Amino acid sequence: MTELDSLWEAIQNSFRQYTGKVTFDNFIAPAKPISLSQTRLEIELPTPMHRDFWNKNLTEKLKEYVQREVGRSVEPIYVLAGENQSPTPTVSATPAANIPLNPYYNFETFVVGDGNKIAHAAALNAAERPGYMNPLFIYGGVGLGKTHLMEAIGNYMLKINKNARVKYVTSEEFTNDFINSIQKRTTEQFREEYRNLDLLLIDDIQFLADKEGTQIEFFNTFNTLYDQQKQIVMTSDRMPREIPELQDRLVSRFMWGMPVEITPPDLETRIAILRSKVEEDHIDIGNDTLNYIAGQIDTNVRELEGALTKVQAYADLSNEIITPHLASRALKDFRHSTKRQITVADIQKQVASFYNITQADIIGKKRVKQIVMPRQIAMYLTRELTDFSLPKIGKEFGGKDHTTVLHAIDKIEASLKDDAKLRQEIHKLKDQLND
Ligand SMILES: Nc1ncnc2c1ncn2[C@@H]1O[C@H](COP(=O)(O)OP(=O)(O)OP(=O)(O)O)[C@@H](O)[C@H]1O
Repeated sequence: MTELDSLWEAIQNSFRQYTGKVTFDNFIAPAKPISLSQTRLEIELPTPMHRDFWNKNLTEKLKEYVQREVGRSVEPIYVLAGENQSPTPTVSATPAANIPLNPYYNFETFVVGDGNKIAHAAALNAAERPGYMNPLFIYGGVGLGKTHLMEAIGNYMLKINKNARVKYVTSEEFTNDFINSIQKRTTEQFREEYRNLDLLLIDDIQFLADKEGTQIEFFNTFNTLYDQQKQIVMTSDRMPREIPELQDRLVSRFMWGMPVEITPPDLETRIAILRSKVEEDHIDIGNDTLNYIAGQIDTNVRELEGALTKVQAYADLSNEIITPHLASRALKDFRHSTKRQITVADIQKQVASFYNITQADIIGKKRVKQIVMPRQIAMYLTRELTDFSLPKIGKEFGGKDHTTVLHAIDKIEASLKDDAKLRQEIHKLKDQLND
């Protein structure tokens, strides 16, 4: 039995216990494992609906099971039956580079609307004229299409030239690759691999935040590629200067090109995204139902797609026709269970705008009263609304010590007892964040 076979058997056993029989028989049993690399597990699914269902409902558990079985974090890639024969373009010759791009993440499947049109235009420009606007830095909230656009650039480039050296990694994978190369004394190979690319795509660059050694290595990689006019694309959940503990020279380099923001889609764009999905997957759902779903989920495209899948699965399992009424039943629990997780960046931004200061002020070191109080409120809310430890909160607030965080929380808690205005403000902030 290969490593992949035994891993798959263990995963299936775990899912058997986790899900009901109907879900297992309909969604899990038909899945087939294709390959396992250091960072990705490729799985073949029979229909787009299965892919959606896995994407939205099973991915987190799957990652958890894989981590438990093989002791490392692996990203699942879902391919449809028949697609895996003409795989996703793989890139440079060295093994660690063989991380496939998701073939679905291309410009054709990306719906352009008000919140993403500048990012889309910039991405298309980077694909058509690599190196011209360098680097491209795409930032914005969770599930808004940053990875989709970034990989679309890679897929576009590989379509024009299948020999293009394209590499996609998350900043965590970059860090791991770098650490492994130090351990195995293969830094030369690591450098050769990363510095001889036509396109480097780095996802979630904010996770370089406190990794000093990796930042130095990335700085050198960046410079080499930049000097050769090779395109670099990064995504992040926030602007470069708002990433705590990112060296100034990196912040300034990340600003050289054009940082572009993606904001949540408006109603029309959400409807268009749903329409394009159902057309692609040949699903029969009326516009009234799509309008209803788009009206319910308004901040995150991943959740929007998840809602659509949930409605389809609900109709399938109950053997009913899809109507707005059925959608409302199917989404009843879903709205609560998938409520967007609040991030530290959300809290910092919300508090900053509430008190008319900037997010940089919140994570900075200025000790003026107008800033200190909001900073303490933001720390307090982070403790309340996330499960971050005190040291982790400190890190997210510009590398402060955990005792500073504790002091801030104590201070706000004490003030709340007899300051009605503060109580009201915090109540309002919580409402806005939970909205
Ligand atoms: N404008 C769009 N048109 C079509 N699909 C979209 C659009 N925006 C997002 N999506 C889809 O939404 C899902 C989430 O997108 P993606 O993973 O790119 O988000 P992200 O911003 O990188 O999120 P995260 O911050 O969690 O990494 C994907 O399935 C993607 O295809």
